[in-house]
Amino acid sequence: MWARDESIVTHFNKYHRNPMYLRDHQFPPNITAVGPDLPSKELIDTMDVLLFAIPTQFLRENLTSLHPRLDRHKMPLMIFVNKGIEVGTHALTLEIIADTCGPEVARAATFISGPSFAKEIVERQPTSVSVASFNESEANKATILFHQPHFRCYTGVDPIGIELSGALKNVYAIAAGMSDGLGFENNTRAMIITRGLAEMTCIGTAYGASPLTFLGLAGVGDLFLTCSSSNSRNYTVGHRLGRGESLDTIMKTLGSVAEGVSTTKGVKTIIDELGVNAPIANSIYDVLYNGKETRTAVRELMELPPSKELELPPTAGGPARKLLRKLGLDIS
Ligand SMILES: NC(=O)c1ccc[n+]([C@@H]2O[C@H](COP(=O)([O-])OP(=O)(O)OC[C@H]3O[C@@H](n4cnc5c(N)ncnc54)[C@H](O)[C@@H]3O)[C@@H](O)[C@H]2O)c1
Ligand SMILES: O=P(O)(O)OC[C@H](O)CO
Repeated sequence: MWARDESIVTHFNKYHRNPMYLRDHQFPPNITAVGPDLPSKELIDTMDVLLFAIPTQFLRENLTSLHPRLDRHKMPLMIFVNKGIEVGTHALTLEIIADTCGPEVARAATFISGPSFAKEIVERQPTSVSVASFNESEANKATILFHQPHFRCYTGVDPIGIELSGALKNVYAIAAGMSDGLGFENNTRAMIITRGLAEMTCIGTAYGASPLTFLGLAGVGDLFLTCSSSNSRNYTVGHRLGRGESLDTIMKTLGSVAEGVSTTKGVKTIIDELGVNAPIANSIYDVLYNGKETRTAVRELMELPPSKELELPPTAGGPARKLLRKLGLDIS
């Protein structure tokens, strides 16, 4: 385990506990911490698998530093568990990997996503996730590595859809938390989850992902989890906004990453570029970045004219095609 703080490295190697996160968990003695510098090329050469749990906004800088230390002829299996969209570029992780490490590495990159609070995983509570890569054999390797009696891995075939699912659900978790924070109850939360799923599916379809992916663990599974639990950081941000706290105060005191806050910016750009109707995501953007009052956002959403329940946009898939081209996978 790489840690950027030397005191965590020392503490972890002595006690096999992380003093910052999951403090009560005793890690197995065969896990060693290294840091604060990035692991050396020599150390990386000995690794079969690299698992990246770096928040999306910091991934590019870390992969840029790491790339020269990777041996092209002996690439480890690279697994990514972050759930977000990069601010400024609105890039998915696949694109960040392609930009920093090259298309070959991105094609083999494997993504794990799904309803999986870290605390419950380390307690070995029954959990399931999706595992997806453009390179099926890499996804199968990751599945074999992680699949255990308390942790089921289902192999997905749509890494773009899996990535979008993980990023988008965080925006709707903010909406659900906000609704609960405002004092609304079960009907409203169910509405947000269901209409959120409809929006996610429309955005994903217009992007070029498979609509079916959003019905999987990474989609509705994680959406349901994070929209209905105060253990979710994204839900908590929304809840505190609904209770009247400012975003600034919340971000200064949260003590942990809520990917949805930054990801909402990328989602807004994607929605606007694709012309997708996603009123909940637009409202969350306005609450976070345009100073819209939470109650006003709810009233405006409820006063929208009636519309068809589900109307998928055409699957033009421009962004996905552009990404596939970048990865050297566009065979059309
Ligand atoms: N916690 C969960 O239950 C969970 C589950 C699945 C996926 N994820 C995803 O994993 C990613 C990380 O989330 P988390 O729960 O570990 O967040 P966290 O807030 O608990 O921890 C953030 C981690 O990122 C590190 N970090 C901060 N700035 C960094 C930088 N510039 N370079 C490298 N590392 C940096 C911090 O040291 C810390 O270890 C997110 O994308 C999240 O959505 C989290
Ligand atoms: O705490 P959150 O909102 O980042 O959610 C964590 C994971 O994404 C749950 O699957």
